[in-house]
Amino acid sequence: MFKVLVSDPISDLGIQQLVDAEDVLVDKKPGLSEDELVAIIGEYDALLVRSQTRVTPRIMEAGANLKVIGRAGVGVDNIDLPAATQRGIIVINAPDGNTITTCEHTFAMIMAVARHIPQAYAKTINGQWDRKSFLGVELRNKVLGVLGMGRIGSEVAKRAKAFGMEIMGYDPFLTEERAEKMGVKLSSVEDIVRHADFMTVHTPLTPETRHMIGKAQFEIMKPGMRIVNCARGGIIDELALVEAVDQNIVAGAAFDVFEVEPPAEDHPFLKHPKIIVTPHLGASTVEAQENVAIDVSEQVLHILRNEPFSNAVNMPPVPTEVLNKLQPYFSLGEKLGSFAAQLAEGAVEEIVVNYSGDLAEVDTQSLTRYVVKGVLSHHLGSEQVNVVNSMHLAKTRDVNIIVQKSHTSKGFTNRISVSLRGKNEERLVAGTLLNGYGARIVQIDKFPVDVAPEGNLILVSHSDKPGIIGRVGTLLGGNDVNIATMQVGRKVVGGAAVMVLSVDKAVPREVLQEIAKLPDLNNAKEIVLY
Ligand SMILES: NC(=O)C1=CN([C@@H]2O[C@H](COP(=O)(O)OP(=O)(O)OC[C@H]3O[C@@H](n4cnc5c(N)ncnc54)[C@H](O)[C@@H]3O)[C@@H](O)[C@H]2O)C=CC1
Ligand SMILES: O=C(O)CCC(=O)C(=O)O
Repeated sequence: MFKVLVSDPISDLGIQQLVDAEDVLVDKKPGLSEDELVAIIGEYDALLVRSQTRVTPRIMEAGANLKVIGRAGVGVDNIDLPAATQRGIIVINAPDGNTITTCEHTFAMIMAVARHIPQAYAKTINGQWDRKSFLGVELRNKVLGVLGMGRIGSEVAKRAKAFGMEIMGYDPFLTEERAEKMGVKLSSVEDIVRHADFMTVHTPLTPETRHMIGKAQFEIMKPGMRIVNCARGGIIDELALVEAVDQNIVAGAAFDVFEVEPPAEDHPFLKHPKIIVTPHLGASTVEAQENVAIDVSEQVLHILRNEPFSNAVNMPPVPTEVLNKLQPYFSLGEKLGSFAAQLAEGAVEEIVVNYSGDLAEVDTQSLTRYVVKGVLSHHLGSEQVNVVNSMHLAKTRDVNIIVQKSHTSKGFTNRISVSLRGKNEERLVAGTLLNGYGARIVQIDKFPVDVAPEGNLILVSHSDKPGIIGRVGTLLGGNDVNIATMQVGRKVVGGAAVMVLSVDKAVPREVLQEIAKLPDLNNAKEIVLY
């Protein structure tokens, strides 16, 4: 008999199939503290949570029988994924069940902020018949900027069209063809900030999306913008937003999520007359809660019964014989994917992975999953993408994956190259495992290099002229950035070249911008590899 613990309020109807299963016993105990969970988790095979329970390494350590943690929802930021992976506990989520509900909440927020509904309601029930203070705006003919055109963002765009809005969309995986099909104008973040009347964010919170709308964006923002965040707190810089509202750059904002939840009593949003809030209600409908509970219960049953399952967000076990051959390459493959994703500027349409030398003889399917994981994680967030779902996620985003094998490996015993093709560019990174030296990056675009793929790297494209290395070094030194190693790659003397510097800490954006402005330099980019 399998024992399942449900530790958050999860729809009864949604978990009915678990309750009805003859080989499963379900205990519902919402609201337990970490200590209480640690005390009882040892007897359970599965744990079902929503977003309240924080599933910590302590809980997993105590969960000696725990095989699966099911999250009835999308974001798994309340579950310690590395700890689960380390313990071989499968974590699954329900990515589709609350899409429409969250999209509809976003629309409720857009309408509420356009027409001041919460503020007007508060005054009216206080006995004030105030018809002057709440002049709103129509949605018709307004421009809506959607940052993050995944499941929820795409549904928001669809509905906005019905309101007669024009839609500008940005997503690293949004190609011109897909945008055109959806009737969305493919735009950059800057275009949206400068031209939209309303803006809504639907990305995960990743190092890249954290504060993607901050002081710099508010400075160039179209005055009168209205902003909605029903995704994750922290995508929009909260303090910079308050400043922008007070300076009349932003006419109103609606937030369902906060950088810290619940927000502190003195959080500046809470008493601000132009900012409306809800307590993370995006997914809170009867239908969504049923859907996510049904989806997650179904997969938990499959996992407990050792049947094929879907929606795993962490690492599955890899068969030993495959593991032995390929394990040394997994980390290199993922880093090459991540490096290439950080190099590419536009939407990625195709990932071409070429295995050569020793690797041409091996079944590299599981390795390709790591490469694709590396590419996608950069944009989708490492907590959402894993080797189980990376190929599927690529497919749902129309990213084509081509695997090639060749026996010639440019002098290396093994070589992996990853090319990312988009509409107007192709970027390539290649690497190898050198016996006794570990992983190395051996080619960036057309340039041969020899770089360890780890930590903070700066990639500088420049002309091969005297003095450049010195100028870059002086600038970094002046900004207290220590250079650990440096490599220059060029094809011909005096031609185009790349310089790869590994540095001891993250480089501030302003410093990269200063480097890019140096004479004979074309571009400077930070690449971070963990
Ligand atoms: N308020 C709530 O209760 C709920 C919040 N959410 C949150 O909403 C967000 C979106 O969820 P889904 O649409 O289901 O996820 P999704 O994974 O389908 O879409 C996210 C999209 O963001 C894009 N993205 C990543 N980095 C980006 C960047 N720098 N700029 C622009 N786009 C970027 C990705 O390419 C992807 O297409 C997630 O953070 C999720 O946790 C989801 C459900 C309920
Ligand atoms: O369970 C909830 O209400 C939170 C939903 C959410 O934020 C998600 O699914 O990412």
